[in-house]
Amino acid sequence: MNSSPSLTSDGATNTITTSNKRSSSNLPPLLVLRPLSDAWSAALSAKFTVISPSSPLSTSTRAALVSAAYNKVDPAFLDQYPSLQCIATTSIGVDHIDLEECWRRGIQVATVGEIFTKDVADYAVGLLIDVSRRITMSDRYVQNGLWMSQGDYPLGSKLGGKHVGIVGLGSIGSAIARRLEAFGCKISYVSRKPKPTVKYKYIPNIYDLATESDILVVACSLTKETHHIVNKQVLQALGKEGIVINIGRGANIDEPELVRCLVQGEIKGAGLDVFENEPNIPKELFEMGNVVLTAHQSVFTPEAISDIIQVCIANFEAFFAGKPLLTPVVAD
Ligand SMILES: O=C(O)[C@H](O)CO
Repeated sequence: MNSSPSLTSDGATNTITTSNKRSSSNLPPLLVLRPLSDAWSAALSAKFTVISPSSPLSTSTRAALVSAAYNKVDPAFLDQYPSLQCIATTSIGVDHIDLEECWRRGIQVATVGEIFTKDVADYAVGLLIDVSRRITMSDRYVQNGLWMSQGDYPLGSKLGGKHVGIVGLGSIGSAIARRLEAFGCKISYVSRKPKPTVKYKYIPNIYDLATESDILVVACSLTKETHHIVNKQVLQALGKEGIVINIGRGANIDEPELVRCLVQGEIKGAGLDVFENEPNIPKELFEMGNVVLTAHQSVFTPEAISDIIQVCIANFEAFFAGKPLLTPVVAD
């Protein structure tokens, strides 16, 4: 390598290596789209022949791919690698992968499974407490020396007793619900179907959910159906005292509408870890005292990165051994 690495959020690096060494071993071929951190590199190259996009991928041997949420896997991409038969993404979201096209080509796809669930749920609750109790804003106030000159900072709102509407009660949404229940919140949810095993109130329509909620937490995946699921009407139904938290995907919310509602006081606040056009963020959000913004990092901790490596390797080993993937994406 010839330059110093900068870590990406999932622990790979942005460093461009100049020594794309091709192993001469018979280890199975694994296409990796970007240079790897030492931890990734050591773990993968012990078991696979790691191939960078600049090296040719044999068309006669079946190969696998490590992908990340920002690698678009569409027909044009797949056309370049006809021997690809397995993709493991370092994310739980799969909106970057054209699944129908993968299945049409017989390509298996795996995610990281549930390894992020608890961390994301913790983070969503953290954002919610931060926005409703105004912790970050109060911190800025104190750090800017305003307490002495301008007096006490305006009060935030209590979390206990609030109605929280969860958009998407999958494993992450359920983990958020359990945590918020412990804070004394009343939980309702919207999802494609009611979950027979949960005690939370199912509301089939997101407008009704927003109308009944003080806080909406977006925890669904991004699909055609959930694109802009939180739109102008939903935000208006949530109302002037409402707070939105998003740890799903930016495009689950109509972002220009969200910004407009925040600017015009049509909702009270927002805690956002994801945005429609990352890392570009509407500049109006920077000037607001009622938002907390973070850099799509709810899933990533050093502990989780080590788990990602392990689950990716386990999936590839299963694939090359002809066994079922451990954390496959299955068709609905
Ligand atoms: O989908 C995920 O796992 C996270 O959002 C990181 O991309």
